[in-house]
Amino acid sequence: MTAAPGLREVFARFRPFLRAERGGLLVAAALLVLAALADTAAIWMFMLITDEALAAGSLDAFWTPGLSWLGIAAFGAASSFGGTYLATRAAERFLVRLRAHVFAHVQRLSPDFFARRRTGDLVARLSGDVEAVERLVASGMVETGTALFSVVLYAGAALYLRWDLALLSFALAPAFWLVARSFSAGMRTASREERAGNGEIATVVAEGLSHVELVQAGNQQHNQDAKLRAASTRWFRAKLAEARLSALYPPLVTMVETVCILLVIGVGVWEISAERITLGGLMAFAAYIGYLYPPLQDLGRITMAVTAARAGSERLIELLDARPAVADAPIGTAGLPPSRSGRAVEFDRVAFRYPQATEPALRDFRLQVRPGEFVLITGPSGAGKSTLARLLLRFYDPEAGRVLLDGVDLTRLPLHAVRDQIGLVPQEADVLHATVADNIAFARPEATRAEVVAAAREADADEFVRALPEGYDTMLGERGALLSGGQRRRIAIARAVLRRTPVLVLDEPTNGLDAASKSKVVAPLRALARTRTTILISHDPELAELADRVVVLGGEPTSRLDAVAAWPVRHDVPAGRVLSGDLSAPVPDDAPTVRLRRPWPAGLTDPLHARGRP
Ligand SMILES: Nc1ncnc2c1ncn2[C@@H]1O[C@H](COP(=O)(O)OP(=O)(O)OP(=O)(O)O)[C@@H](O)[C@H]1O
Repeated sequence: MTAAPGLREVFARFRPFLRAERGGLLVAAALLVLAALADTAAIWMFMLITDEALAAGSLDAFWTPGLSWLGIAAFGAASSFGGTYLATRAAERFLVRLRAHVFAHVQRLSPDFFARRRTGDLVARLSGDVEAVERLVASGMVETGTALFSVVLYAGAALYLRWDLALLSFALAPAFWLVARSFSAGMRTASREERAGNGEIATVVAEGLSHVELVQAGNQQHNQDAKLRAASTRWFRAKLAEARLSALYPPLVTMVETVCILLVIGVGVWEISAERITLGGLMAFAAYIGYLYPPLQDLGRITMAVTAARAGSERLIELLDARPAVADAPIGTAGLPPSRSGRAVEFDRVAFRYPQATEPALRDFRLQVRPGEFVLITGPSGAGKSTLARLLLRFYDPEAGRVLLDGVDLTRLPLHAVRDQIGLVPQEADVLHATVADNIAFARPEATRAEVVAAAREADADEFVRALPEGYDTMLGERGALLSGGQRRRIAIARAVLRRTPVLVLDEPTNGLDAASKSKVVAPLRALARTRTTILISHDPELAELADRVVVLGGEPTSRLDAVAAWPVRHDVPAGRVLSGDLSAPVPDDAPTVRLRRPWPAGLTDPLHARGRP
């Protein structure tokens, strides 16, 4: 593990989130200072009452300092309340702002980042670690400032009363510092462990809950229990280490404190006998020294809290340092003019390798899809079909080459404009814990009920949705437990339809469905494809009849050629033209060519003809 960031780095990193709270924090600090001043004045009144009223037995001498004390106490209480409230408000607002920022940042990272992370750990970072940073940067700062001021104030008052006695008691002050210092290294290790253990627990729980069927079907409950026990044991040990240090610290400090007070009283008794100090003076002096210890203790405790918080900020900074795989175009960059009939999609000599992958997923890939065309992309598993969809949505940028929409390089368009153009039905049809209507309207929450129903009709989902207990208002569980696989896909298609994007990308929409469910998913695609460019990724040869063109994406040349040769013959493709996605490779003489349902679009190079084939 890398060294925890220095305090300076942590503050520099998170100070911007505090900027808006500066006013509130300053007022809070001023009020807390006033509260400390009121305490100092109250002790002074106590001294006056002791010496002038108590020692002299004079009731007359009691009223003025007595009433002043009451006024000062009320003022101090109000200041303390206001200061604490404002400081807490500022700290919590900082927390809300920071969490929103981290979440927004994480949401912009590429899917690859999440493929390598554990959701539970990310959740822990967004909750516990954000709070740890708040304790360090916001409340920690106010507490430190107030504690420091109180120390100076009470020490000043003690010095003013009797400088020699005060210096004697201060001689023991470094002992507090030594105690705090000796604890902080142990605290740092324990806190790191505790934060990591916390992330591990969240991970095990999140994974267990989201894969409950897998766990139960494989009888793996005991293994999951064991994982949680192991994570909990790690966390428990770290927490105990933290608790030991936290519990040992106050008694040690109390011991140092007791030695100090006894020293003061011992010397004080001698001073009184020599009439160099009054009883009231000695009691006030002892009170100042007594008041000095809590803020000193606070400072020690804050040192430990700061150490603990650094472990959290380390994990948060790591998260914030992760960069999105794609950079958005500058603000103000124009999008594309509206389109009614779909957009042209082009992959121009695209090469792409996933971060940290050794082999490229695509090499010199070329494909032109004209507006309104329906292209089926097929090919062996791992050939890079889904990668095409990810590049088109700009989850990643190609290493070489360009992806274009209506001839415009995606990198020259604002990211949101690119994604506004493309409706994606992913392989795993996500269903959210929400009503059917909200699930369909996820990407267009402002859609009216009529629009939602119309989209569901187009996706052939309306009938089964109406049959659900509460129709469109039926709550779906997070994983859509109420729905069959085919129904989930149709909800996902309705979601894409509702967006009315000029390009629709469907990734394996019929995967794992039986013939009846499949026909239900396929039926709406025919109509949908009429008004937009449709890219259908599938292993399913039956879908070929829907398409204007079939593109076979190959891995190695042999498998590509095998696929090109075998696929249409074996599956008796009724229409469309089979060609290789990798157009730079030579096209074999015996590559099957089938009749196009529509003539080859004017203005587009027919790659087979371009290579001199009939
Ligand atoms: N996040 C990733 N990191 C590294 N490599 C990846 C990642 N995602 C995919 N790959 C690799 O990239 C290649 C292409 O993957 P892709 O998902 O595009 O294949 P596919 O043709 O859609 O396969 P399938 O038909 O099985 O869905 C594969 O070799 C895969 O292992």
